[in-house]
Amino acid sequence: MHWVRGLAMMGLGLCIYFIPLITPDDNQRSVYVATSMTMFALGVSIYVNGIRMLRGYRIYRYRTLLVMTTLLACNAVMLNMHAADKWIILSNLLVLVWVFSYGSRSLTGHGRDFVAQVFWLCCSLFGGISLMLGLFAIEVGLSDETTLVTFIHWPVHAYLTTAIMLVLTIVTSLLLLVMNVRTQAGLQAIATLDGLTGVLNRRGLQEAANRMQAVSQRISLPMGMLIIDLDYFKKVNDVYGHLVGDVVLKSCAGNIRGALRGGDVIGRYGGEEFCILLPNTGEQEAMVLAERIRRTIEVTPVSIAGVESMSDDTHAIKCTVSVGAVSSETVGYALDGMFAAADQNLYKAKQNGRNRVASNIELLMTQPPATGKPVKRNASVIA
Ligand SMILES: Nc1nc2c(ncn2[C@@H]2O[C@H](COP(=O)(O)OP(=O)(O)OP(=O)(O)O)[C@@H](O)[C@H]2O)c(=O)[nH]1
Repeated sequence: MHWVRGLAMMGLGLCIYFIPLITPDDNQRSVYVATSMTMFALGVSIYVNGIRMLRGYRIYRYRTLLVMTTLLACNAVMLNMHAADKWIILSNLLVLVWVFSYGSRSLTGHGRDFVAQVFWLCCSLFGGISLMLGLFAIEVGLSDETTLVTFIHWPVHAYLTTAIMLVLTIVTSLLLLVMNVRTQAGLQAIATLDGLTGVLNRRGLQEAANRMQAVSQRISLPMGMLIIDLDYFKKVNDVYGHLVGDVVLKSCAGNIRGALRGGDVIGRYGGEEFCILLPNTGEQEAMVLAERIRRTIEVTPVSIAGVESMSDDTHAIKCTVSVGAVSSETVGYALDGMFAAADQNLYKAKQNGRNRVASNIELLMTQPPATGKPVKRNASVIA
């Protein structure tokens, strides 16, 4: 935890800064001030590097080394030469301006997300401090006084620095909290969402099904389930390629999602199969919803105009789906039984010609082909 070490180092520097206030020995003041500022600069460098580490940026090792060498060499020479206190303060302030300004520049976040905004806050803070220090350095440089006796604002400086450290601590903690929450959410999403379509993956679906089943059974409400399978999807892949196949899958997932009600859950059950969980839904209602989805997919050709590798005269692909519907009313609440029954009904819909819905209570024939024969090929090109 570099940022904590950095803050601790700044705190130590601050304590040393306070010593001349309580010591009667005026001669040692310049030594305390030089030491305090050196430690403060080191603290800021470590803090900045700590934040950079958290953000996954490269660490500034050599810059930190350069800052420290400059400060130490500068202070050693001046203290040895018994230079006027004013010049010791001036040189230290200038190095602090440098440290704070490079800190502000290096903390700049990429992008416009919340974490980046917090980084911008840090940057503004550091920028403000370096401006304040710069003005103070000019004041010290222009003053006629040569000793630290006139350095009467010490308590004010000390309180100001304490306030700065507090703000830095709060900002960093906030940042860590946000990053932690985001990491957790990101990991959860990776574990339960399907990368291609954005709907739940098999694991997420199983978890959602377990929850819905438990609640439905406890309050004795029916639970419905649909398994939707794209018809002749292999042909889409064979004719247009997997890239187009992926676009079709994504688009169909979006269309199905659009046809659902609030509270319904969609997940990818297999390659080109989706499963829908329907709370408080009996089999008749599940059939109505399944028919709505079937119709939506049928009348919404998937646009592939922008897909690379497609010729300009191919604009869209028509798709159809077969749906197996089931509800706890007919097969009970056991999830394995529901999945198996929905699968069986899907098989029934496929056997009966595809592009249709089947359930345990009836087989809903939708738009049988004019010839009466099963649909052979559903992936057609609209030029
Ligand atoms: N592009 C793409 N294809 C996939 C993906 N997952 C599975 N598939 C393909 O989906 C096809 C499924 O083919 P089949 O199981 O024969 O089913 P079908 O051609 O749709 O035929 P029916 O279901 O009987 O109507 C296979 O060619 C798989 O390679 C995927 O993520 N992307």
